[in-house]
Amino acid sequence: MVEAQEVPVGGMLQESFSTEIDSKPRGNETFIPVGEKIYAIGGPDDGVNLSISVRIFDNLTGTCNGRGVPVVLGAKPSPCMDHSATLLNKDRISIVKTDSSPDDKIWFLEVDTPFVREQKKIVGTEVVVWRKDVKADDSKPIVISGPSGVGKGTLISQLMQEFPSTFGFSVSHTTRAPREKEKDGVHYHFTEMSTMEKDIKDGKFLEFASVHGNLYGTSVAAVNAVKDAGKRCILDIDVQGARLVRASPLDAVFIFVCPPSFEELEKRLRGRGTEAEEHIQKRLKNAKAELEEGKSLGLFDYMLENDDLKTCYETLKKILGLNGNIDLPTYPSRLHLDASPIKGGAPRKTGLNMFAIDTFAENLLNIKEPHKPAC
Ligand SMILES: Nc1ncnc2c1ncn2[C@@H]1O[C@H](COP(=O)(O)OP(=O)(O)OP(=O)(O)O)[C@@H](O)[C@H]1O
Ligand SMILES: Nc1nc2c(ncn2[C@@H]2O[C@H](COP(=O)(O)O)[C@@H](O)[C@H]2O)c(=O)[nH]1
Repeated sequence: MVEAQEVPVGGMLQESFSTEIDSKPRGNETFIPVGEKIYAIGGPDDGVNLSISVRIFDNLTGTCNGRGVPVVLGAKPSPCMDHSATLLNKDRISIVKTDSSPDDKIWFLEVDTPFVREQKKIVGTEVVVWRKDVKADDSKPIVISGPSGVGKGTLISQLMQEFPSTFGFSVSHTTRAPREKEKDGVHYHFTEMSTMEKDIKDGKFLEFASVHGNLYGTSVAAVNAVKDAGKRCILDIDVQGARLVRASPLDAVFIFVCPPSFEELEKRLRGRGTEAEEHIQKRLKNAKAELEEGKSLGLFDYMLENDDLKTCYETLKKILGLNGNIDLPTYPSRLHLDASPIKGGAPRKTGLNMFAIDTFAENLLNIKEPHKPAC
């Protein structure tokens, strides 16, 4: 059900605010009540354009903390002369920019989604997230995360082999030493810490994180290279990186791969034979935290258990809408407006879609009375 609660500027709510500075509508500001708060969307009129800023008031007192300006995540819409705003599903506001081109017309401001709630806890203040109209899932970049040794690389290799024209791998940078068969520029851009730190300072990275004692990161250039090749980008990154991408303007599909059991994870990591014992121990320790984080609500769109590889790969293809597909380039993306939010559905998946649910994943997500958790 869609709840439309648009309140025109200059309406009743405006009068109920006690603080004069805060309560005055600025330019074409639209006031949307959401629970105990009012979101004021729109900005000061500079005489030509209006920005789309956000302020938050207390619905009862009409007051706000500080200037009422929340932490804003995601890419912000460009200014427009006029807009309308409607509350959807009690957790996001749709903004229609009346004087904008079709591909810049519809935006969503997440105000109380699980992801927003989680971010609020992290930053300790009000948070909102901008999302542009939803692209078809079948053209979005794919972020794959999961503990070391779970099989992310194996699944990605299979995908790239079967669909070489469809997918392109985002080649990360890392300060770790290359493994025997790894090639610079193919598996990773192997780099020095000082060089990578400088590039991070220069804003060349979409995300980066310290993982198992080394620095790893996705450069903007790596993602653009895949996009420019007309392919759908796959990022194999850890959970910290996934969290950063989730808060970035890159609108991706987030998949978390989990093992059938902790013992099996350990077996795979050892079986791969690429790490010394000390590093295996470190990766296993980190795996426990990553598996916990993986179930963090709102971060991942899909939870995929990699028990039997063939089954898992088929499920991955299903998630990516590939079953029965032929290998074709998918980018530049076929942008389309997903009408689901207007019909009352979520504009992006903030819930968790479960595939290949097995005992381990069930334990992980606590959706059933637990079998003894594997980790
Ligand atoms: N379903 C599976 N069953 C058994 N073995 C598997 C399965 N999937 C992957 N493996 C094996 O497990 C090992 C680890 O896989 P892989 O290197 O793909 O993990 P990864 O998640 O990419 O690890 P990392 O994050 O460290 O790069 C490999 O030897 C691989 O062949
Ligand atoms: N945050 C990022 N994590 C990354 C990136 N590239 C890889 N990774 C993750 O690191 C671990 C270890 O990888 P390994 O190749 O040393 O086994 C694994 O979980 C990867 O997903 C990155 O660019 N950013």
